[in-house]
Amino acid sequence: MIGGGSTEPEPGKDWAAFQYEIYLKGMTGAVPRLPADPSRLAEMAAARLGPGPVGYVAGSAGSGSTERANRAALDRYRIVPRMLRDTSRRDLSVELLGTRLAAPLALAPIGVLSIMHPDAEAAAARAAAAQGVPFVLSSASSTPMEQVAEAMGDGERWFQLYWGKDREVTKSFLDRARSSGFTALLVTLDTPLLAWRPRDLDQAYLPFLRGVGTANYFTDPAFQAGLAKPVHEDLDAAVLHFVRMFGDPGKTWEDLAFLREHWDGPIVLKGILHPDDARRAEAAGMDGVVVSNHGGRQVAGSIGAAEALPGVVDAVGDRLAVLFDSGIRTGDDVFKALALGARAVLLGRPYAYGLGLDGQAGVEHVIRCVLGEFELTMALSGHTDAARLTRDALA
Ligand SMILES: Cc1cc2nc3c(=O)[nH]c(=O)nc-3n(C[C@H](O)[C@H](O)[C@H](O)COP(=O)(O)O)c2cc1C
Ligand SMILES: O=C(O)C(=O)c1ccccc1
Repeated sequence: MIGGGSTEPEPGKDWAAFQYEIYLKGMTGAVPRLPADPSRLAEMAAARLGPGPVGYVAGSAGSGSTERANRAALDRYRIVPRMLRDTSRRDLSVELLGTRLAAPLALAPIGVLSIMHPDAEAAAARAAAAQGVPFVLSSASSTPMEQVAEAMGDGERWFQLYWGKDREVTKSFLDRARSSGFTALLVTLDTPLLAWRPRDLDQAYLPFLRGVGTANYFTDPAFQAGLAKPVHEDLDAAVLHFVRMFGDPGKTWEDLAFLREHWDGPIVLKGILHPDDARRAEAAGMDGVVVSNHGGRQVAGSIGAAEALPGVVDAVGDRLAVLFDSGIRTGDDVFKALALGARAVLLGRPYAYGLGLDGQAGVEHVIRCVLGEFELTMALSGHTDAARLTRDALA
């Protein structure tokens, strides 16, 4: 492959070869269906998809200050490229939560994906499996977890838990997730309540009030047990029950013992921004944390996620898996997060746009763009091993 490294088998996949695939296809007149630039991808999604769905995905909390802080925090760090270090062989794989990942990336849990594309989570999950990256399925998916698992074959899958008020529903979700082959549990702590989101308020647009994103709940025996009538006989009552039990602002650190007791695989707390909270996660027997502010969708005026990353890594990074999301758009963003000590990153909105514009193929395109650029960023700045990036690589 031209510029893609040696002709001997590479350790892992040759992500960087994607650029030449695009150029070579172009020689036969084929123009890529989707842009490689994440801003253009977002613009194209905004132009093609309806205002409600686009506002929901693109929007964030308050005036958008946290979303801007996420970008500013990543932009503030700069890569200092080093030369003549033999980068002909690159290894993007990382060890994480007891498995080896082909690349330091997973698809973030995004609920209600059917507002983007009718094939929704199944298409996104298939894309992840095809590219060899884990898919994190949201509790609030539009497709029941069993169906998504089936669509993925043996692709690596993690389950994101919205930890609601009903213990029986939580236990049932954990049982179902385990039997469907989900190996790790990500527990999202930053969304016990839905935040103030002006863009959705101004359109009065909230997908789950229309019964979108409730599939795991509506198919759940423990959830159904709390209803007077079957879901299909009284949809409004089912939605109301969902809204009432979905979040629980009353939870405290002590409650984690319940999850530890009912899930024997790795548990990762998503939404950690303070080093002391990371230490508490460790004390509670957790296996990892995701440094994240939910893509700026929860607390407006919050610290940019990348500002919080070094402190959390210093606190627990040698004992817990530290993952990162919020603002990752490009390969150099992935590089910076890893150099700051994250073991891997979660990709959010960009894959939702890829899905909305071109289904499974669109998601695969987005994954390949980010990882292609990441591999080139590593090589061009003098690094060969994704697992060994350190802060020295940054100014
Ligand atoms: C439309 C949308 C829905 C989301 N739904 C969930 C969810 O169900 N569970 C969850 O833990 N995080 C959810 N998130 C947050 C993402 O997992 C992730 O933290 C965030 O998108 C990362 O920021 P980024 O989009 O700027 O990359 C959602 C984000 C978006 C944009
Ligand atoms: O919109 C979100 O950010 C989110 O996390 C969510 C919450 C409930 C249902 C679907 C998505």
